[in-house]
Amino acid sequence: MAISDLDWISIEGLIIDTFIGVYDWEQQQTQQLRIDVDMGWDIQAAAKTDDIAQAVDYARVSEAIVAWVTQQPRQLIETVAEGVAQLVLEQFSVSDIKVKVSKPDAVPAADNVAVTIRRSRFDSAFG
Ligand SMILES: Nc1nc2c(c(=O)[nH]1)N=C([C@H](O)[C@@H](O)CO)CN2
Repeated sequence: MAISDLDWISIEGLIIDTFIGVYDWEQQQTQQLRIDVDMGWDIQAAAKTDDIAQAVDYARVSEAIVAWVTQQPRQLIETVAEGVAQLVLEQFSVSDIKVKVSKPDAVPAADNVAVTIRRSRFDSAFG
């Protein structure tokens, strides 16, 4: 299916406090990350059956992301974005994913800093 034909399930503004950053002080105190995820998934079977088993359960995905992000300190928001993408592709069988990881308090003069990636299970090791 072409990416433009996909349906999308989104998790927007998932706030996670975790140890993140390249400086020593950032490994001593947690900071806030905001994660936005768009998952490519054909929703027609779920809509037709009204059955959560046919859907991507956004509550379970959110729990898995929080658990993975808080499981150990990391330095770069790039590492978080790639890890979240691979986790969701591997555990939830979605075909495509877009992940944005924001660190809103990182640069005081900026509203936000973020990385955004798009990955497909067809070009990942888990395909
Ligand atoms: N491309 C990136 N640049 C920077 C990162 C990052 O994760 N990716 N992180 C930092 C520091 O941890 C910064 O957030 C401290 O304010 C600097 N640059």
